[in-house]
Amino acid sequence: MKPQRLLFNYIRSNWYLYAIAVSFTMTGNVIQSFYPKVIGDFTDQLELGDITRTAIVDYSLLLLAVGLSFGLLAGMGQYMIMRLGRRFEFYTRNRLFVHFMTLSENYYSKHGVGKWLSYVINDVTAVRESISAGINQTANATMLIISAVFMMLINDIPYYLIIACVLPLLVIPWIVTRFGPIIRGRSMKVQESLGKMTESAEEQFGGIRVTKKFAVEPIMIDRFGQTVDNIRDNQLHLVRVSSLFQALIPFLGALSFIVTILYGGYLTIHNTISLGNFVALTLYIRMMVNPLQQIGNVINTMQRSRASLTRINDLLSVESEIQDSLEAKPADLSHAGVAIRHLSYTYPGASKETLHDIDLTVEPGKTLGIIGKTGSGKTTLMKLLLRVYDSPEGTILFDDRDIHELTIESLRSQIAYVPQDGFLFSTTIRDNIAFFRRESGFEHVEKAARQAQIYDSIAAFPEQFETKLGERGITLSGGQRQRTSLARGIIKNAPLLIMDDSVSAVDAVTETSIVNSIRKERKSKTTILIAHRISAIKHADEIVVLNEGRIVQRGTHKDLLKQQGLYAELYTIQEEGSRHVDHVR
Ligand SMILES: Nc1ncnc2c1ncn2[C@@H]1O[C@H](COP(=O)(O)OP(=O)(O)OP(=O)(O)O)[C@@H](O)[C@H]1O
Repeated sequence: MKPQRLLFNYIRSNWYLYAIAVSFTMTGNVIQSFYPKVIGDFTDQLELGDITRTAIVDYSLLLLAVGLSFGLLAGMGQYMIMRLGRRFEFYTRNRLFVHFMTLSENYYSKHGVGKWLSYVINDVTAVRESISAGINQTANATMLIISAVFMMLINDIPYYLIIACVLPLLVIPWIVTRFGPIIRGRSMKVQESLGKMTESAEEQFGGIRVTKKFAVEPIMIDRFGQTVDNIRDNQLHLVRVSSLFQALIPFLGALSFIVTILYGGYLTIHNTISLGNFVALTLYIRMMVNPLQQIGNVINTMQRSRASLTRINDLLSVESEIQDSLEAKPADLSHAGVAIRHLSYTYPGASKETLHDIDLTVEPGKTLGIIGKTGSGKTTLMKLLLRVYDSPEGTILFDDRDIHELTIESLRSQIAYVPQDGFLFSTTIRDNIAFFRRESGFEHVEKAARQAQIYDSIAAFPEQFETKLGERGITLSGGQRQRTSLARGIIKNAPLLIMDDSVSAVDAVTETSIVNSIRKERKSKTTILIAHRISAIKHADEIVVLNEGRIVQRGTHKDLLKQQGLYAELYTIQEEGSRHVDHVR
């Protein structure tokens, strides 16, 4: 795992923009620190009684100039920093999304998706807020404090008076270090519970149809409610401690102010400092309370976002287990056969072997049929062919080249895999079919739809191929969904087509015409057909029967019928089933 330093790298590559922004903010604050001095001088002149109308206008103009310059410079600084923060957010979300694409299926099946959504949404925003507010307010506050102290010193306010007045404020760093870790721990819990809620919401919406059919809404509401309660509890814990923290800082500001009035007032009465200096001192102390509170806020949000940043960096450090080897070369599978040699496979973390000593060959241009009971390892074998999971070296060969010697992109782009429950995107039917090659001509889309026997259904929709699916779109039946997904695989016209139980939801007549049309179209191309129904695979050049991860029978349909075994048993059951159906009809 390569540690990531996302924020550090971002700030480093934009350091000059940050430097310009910070210098704007700081200059603005230096100018702002003249404001108490102007009022102080005005008070002294007022006390001496030599104030004139012109002097009043001059002082007013001076204050206007201070206000305008501060507003302009600090505003520019803030704008630049906010803009940089938004760019960070945009850049990080994009980077996270690109990274999600590289992670393996195994990673998603272990960790779910909701958590990542939460990272993309909540964590990135938390970090953006903290860098924007953090840099802006820190620059504001530090410069204002330094300028204020400097101005007090050069204006003959005694250093001991300044120390006495500022002393209560110096407790702030101590408070911050006491509260920081507590706030960080609690905010991490809040983010985690937000992640769990997103995960739960995603799952519940995904399964809303099942929930409704089983009428278990109250159970689901309760289950979701628990995640929301968890957020509330964690947030209350956080709010309690951060409110106390927020309240302590203004309290210390008020203490400072009391000392200023008492001690400063005493020194003014005894003429140690002028009335103007006393007024300036109170204004400077007042001026310092806000920045100190801002520093507190910044540290608070920084603590909170540190947890988020750590999580994002950790996520970006995760590398996919499935990667191209350094020697990998693009594959050309157009005339390649597939050879599987003594392949045994156990899923990562699983205790039991899923496939055991699989040995088979698919000659180029031939069709292999695979049949077997549910859970016998058929899909697993296909996932290994696609390198969704990694097989042991030397067990899967394409044209005598080990699968690990081929680049993943070239391998997957030359295999069309059609699963049983192909996911359809919320876009048009045309886009779903032309998924692999968006620029495919309409005639190819139509042809694929015809081959998948879905053309007529699509043509019956008012908007035909432009019909939108999913949200705010039309809902397809299970069989229509399956055939649309099949058309998506067919249009790829790949050297190897894998149909993993992909006609299970269509009737036997349609299934036969789909299989026949695919046989005709793919005469010279390799096809692997996986099915539970013998009718779907009986024409294959070779059929293997899988049982509990082992090949228990192999041969042509005719050969297998002659043997006593699972195949003949399945055939009898399925034949009897169809005869029974015919009889009932
Ligand atoms: N990601 C995984 N991690 C661990 N075990 C898995 C994983 N995926 C599948 N399995 C297990 O591997 C075995 C074979 O599953 P597989 O999906 O390959 O069977 P199948 O023959 O395709 O079944 P079906 O006909 O029901 O689709 C099952 O026992 C399943 O629980």
